[in-house]
Amino acid sequence: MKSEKIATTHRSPKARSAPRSFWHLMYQVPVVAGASHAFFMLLFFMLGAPLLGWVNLGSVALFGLSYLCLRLKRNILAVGLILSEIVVHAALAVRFIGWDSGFHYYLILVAPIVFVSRSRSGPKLVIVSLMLTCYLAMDWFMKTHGPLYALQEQTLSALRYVNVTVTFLVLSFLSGQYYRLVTHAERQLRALATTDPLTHLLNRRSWLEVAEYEVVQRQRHQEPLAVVLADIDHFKSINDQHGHQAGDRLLQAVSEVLRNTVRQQDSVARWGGEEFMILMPQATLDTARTVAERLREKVSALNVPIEDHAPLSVSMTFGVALHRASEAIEAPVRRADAALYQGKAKGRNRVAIEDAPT
Ligand SMILES: Nc1nc2c(ncn2[C@@H]2O[C@H](COP(=O)(O)OP(=O)(O)OP(=O)(O)O)[C@@H](O)[C@H]2O)c(=O)[nH]1
Repeated sequence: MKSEKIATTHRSPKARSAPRSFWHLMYQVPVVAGASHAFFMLLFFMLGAPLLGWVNLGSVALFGLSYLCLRLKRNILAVGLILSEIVVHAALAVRFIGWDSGFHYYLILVAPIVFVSRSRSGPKLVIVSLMLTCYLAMDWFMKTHGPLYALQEQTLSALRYVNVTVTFLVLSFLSGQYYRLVTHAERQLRALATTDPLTHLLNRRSWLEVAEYEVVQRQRHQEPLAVVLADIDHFKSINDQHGHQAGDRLLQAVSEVLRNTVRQQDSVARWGGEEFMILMPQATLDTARTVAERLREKVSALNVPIEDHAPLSVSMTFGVALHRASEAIEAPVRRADAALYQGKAKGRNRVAIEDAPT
């Protein structure tokens, strides 16, 4: 339901926290990998293979170093360290205890990490091809050379299961984080495309989309639909006297009043500079007039603090119109605009209703 999705955006729902960029995602690689190697270090010391324990201690140190590089924004160095660790560790582990230990699976993890990064596709292809070459070379080498340490078959199987499990877990974790990164960026883009950046209200285009949808719905259910166009009075002189920043602050304060006073199903948009449009599904002309009157009072009661001056007050003029059967949304918008014009002409700070149909 396109319009329902858009309609909720002006209430700016809280987004779940998400990694803000690829490099935030990258911070997690040395943490997860370092923790896995710490686990293996303990395991090998306990299994009586201290050499492999030391190898893993070296890995923990390398991942610690790469984390530090990431924090210091030495990103290329960090990635170089991470890739070297993966290759050297896999090669040493496979050479020491054999192909069946499953340590070569970690080379496969490089492909998603490299391809998610923002670097050019040339270097990505080179790195992944190198990893594939290392993988195949290790496989070929171990077919003709036995492991340096012969572990018991049961221990070897247990290690392989652990390695396969860790590989799956790391892949799932990275994919999940990447998914969150992309959906977070998508949400931000959608918000940018549908809302006004200053007030976070809907923009004109997305209000029209919602309104067109509501026209169809209300006609189908034969329910009323009102539109209210509101304009801040003498806004130009506020800008001229107190500056654009004070004007912006005022626009935000007025937007907050509008947003917080209408019902959940109503849609408020910033229509233009100091003009706002409200769509009120299931509202008759009388209801819309009452709501507009309430909005007018609340806006008049505003005291907006600004720098080096007493708080600012403003008033607003409102034009109200009702959608009539089989007309496009532009028609009541035009009548609300005409009513607003009349309200301004009659002295502002009032709610003006469209002319009755002839
Ligand atoms: N601060 C600020 N001012 C804006 C923005 N958009 C438009 N304006 C200003 O809004 C003012 C609108 O002025 P007018 O159209 O003359 O309207 P008004 O002064 O409110 O007069 P009436 O509507 O007749 O009461 C102009 O000075 C615009 O520069 C904005 O985003 N921020």
